[in-house]
Parts: sequence; C-alpha cells; structure tokens
Amino acid sequence: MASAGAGHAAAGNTEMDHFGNRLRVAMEANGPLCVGIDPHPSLLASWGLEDSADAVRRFSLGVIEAVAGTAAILKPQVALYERFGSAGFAALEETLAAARDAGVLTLADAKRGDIGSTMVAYANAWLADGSPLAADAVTLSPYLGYESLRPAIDLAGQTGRGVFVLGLTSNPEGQSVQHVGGAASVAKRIIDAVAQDNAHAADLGHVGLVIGATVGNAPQRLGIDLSATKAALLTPGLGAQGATAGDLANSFASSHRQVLASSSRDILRAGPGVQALRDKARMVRDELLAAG
Ligand SMILES: O=C(O)c1cc(=O)[nH]c(=O)n1[C@@H]1O[C@H](COP(=O)(O)O)[C@@H](O)[C@H]1O
Repeated sequence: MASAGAGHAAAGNTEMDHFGNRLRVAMEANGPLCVGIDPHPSLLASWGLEDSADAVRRFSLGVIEAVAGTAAILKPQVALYERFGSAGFAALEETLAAARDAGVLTLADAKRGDIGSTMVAYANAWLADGSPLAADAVTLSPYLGYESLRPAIDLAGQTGRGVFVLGLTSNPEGQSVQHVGGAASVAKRIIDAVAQDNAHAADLGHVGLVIGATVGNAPQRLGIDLSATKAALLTPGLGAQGATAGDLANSFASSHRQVLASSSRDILRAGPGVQALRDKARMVRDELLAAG
C-alpha cells in the first residue's frame, strides 16, 4: 500500500488539516495499525545495537523506513528517548522529522497531564506549530481531571493536531482507578467528556481515547458506548501484552471503524532487517483487517 502522505500542514487550518480527517485518510490508505517505536535496551541488543541515544535514533529511522507504507501512525514511546536526556530528545526530534518527511503521522506517547497553567507549556511543547517536539498527536493522562487537559485539547484543535486521552488502559492495575464508581465510573466520565468534545465532528474528532486491547468486555460492563464518542480508539496491548486481532474484533464490534490497533515489541522483535520488519507489520495489519 502507498504511504498515506498525510503530513501536517502548518498554516491555515482547513477541514482537511483536521487531525481526525488526516487520521481517517491514513487509516484508509494503510489500514488500522499503529506501530509503537519502543527502543527498549533488550530490543536494541537484539538488533545488534548498543544502548545509546545514537542507537535509539538509528533504530527509530529503521522502523520508519520499514513500516511507513504499512502503519497509519507511528507512536514513539517518549520515556525510551528521555532516559538519555538531551541526546535522547535530539533523537526523538529526528525521529519525528523523519516520519514527517516519510508522510507518516506521529503520536508522541508522552502521557502528559498537569494543572491547567502548566498544561499550557506541555501543550506548546508537543502540539504547537514550530516546536521542535511537535507531533501530530500526543497521549494525555486525565488523572488531574479532564478539564485540566483543556489547553492541550484546544491547542490541538487549533493546529490540526490530536490528543489521545487515557480511558481504560491495558494494564491490570488501571482498573483500581478507572472502574471505580459503578455506573458513573471514572472511565465513563472521562469517555463522556471526550464524546462532548467530539460532538461536532463529522467522523473522527480530534480527541482520541486510549482503550487497551486487553480490556475484554469492560466497556459494556461499565455502560460505555464507544461508538458514540467519535473518538479514534488507540488500543495498545496487541501482541506482547497478549491481546489478539480476534480479541479486538470481539471487544470493539460496534466501534471497529474507530480502532487504531497499537503494537510495539511484537513487531519490533522482527528487526533489524527492514524487509522482515515490514513483513511482520504487514502480517499484523492484515490479521486486523481479516478479523475486523
Ligand atoms: O498510551 C499508550 O500507548 C499505552 C496505554 C496503555 O493503556 N497501555 C500501553 O501499553 N500503552 C503503551 O503502548 C506500548 C505497548 O507496548 P507493547 O506492549 O510492546 O506493544 C507502550 O509504549 C505503552 O506505554
């Protein structure tokens, strides 16, 4: 399949620049796969690379070369760059620029969330035109209250970018917070707030949700209707955390057109060969299409 060619246009925010539209174009061109770029030390070693910022940069460029025409979006895991300090951030900046040059959307997995005034600074770092770390979208944690994320949600809307808010996460510990509250669970409140922000979108809004591929029937048990949110649903947990394409088809039957299935280690382990990595990503993508 061809590369989506959906890079961000900085000036003039038209309908076509809207993040939800750009993501839909990329999903239609390349399928529903998000490839996570998670340069863990063990993966670098298995690729024959040392554990350094320069190796993280080379690893990331290799992933982009291999999957640019297969993934709808690439998700660099910020923590795995951050551990090298400024050199790691330089590697992340290069990664984001290389993805942009290859015409692939980027989702910086930074999981930011803070009081509103500080949130302005995080929003400017990840979502403002001209920022060195600007990505097409960023992940946000709503634990300080959904409205504390407002500066990032609004800036993303203004600059044609997106945010992905944690709703039901893939890790088992998430339930101890997210499921609390019964019919008015924490997760449901967050997800309802996302639906409100996307209410005027024709298709996908610019506020996405993170719903783990491992959540089973939790949305139904909590009375959550994901199809009503108009949110792109980033579903990490596919592959290394045990979820399968069949699990996604079961859990997201009524919202499958919104699903952006995310996998990192399971795909990355196929490297360092560019063709092997591409073949693996295509296999995962094709399994998703067949199951969906
Ligand atoms: O926001 C995320 O991407 C995320 C949310 C979540 O609920 N669970 C989750 O695993 N992730 C991220 O998705 C990636 C999963 O990696 P793998 O388990 O290797 O596929 C990691 O970068 C996680 O930080």
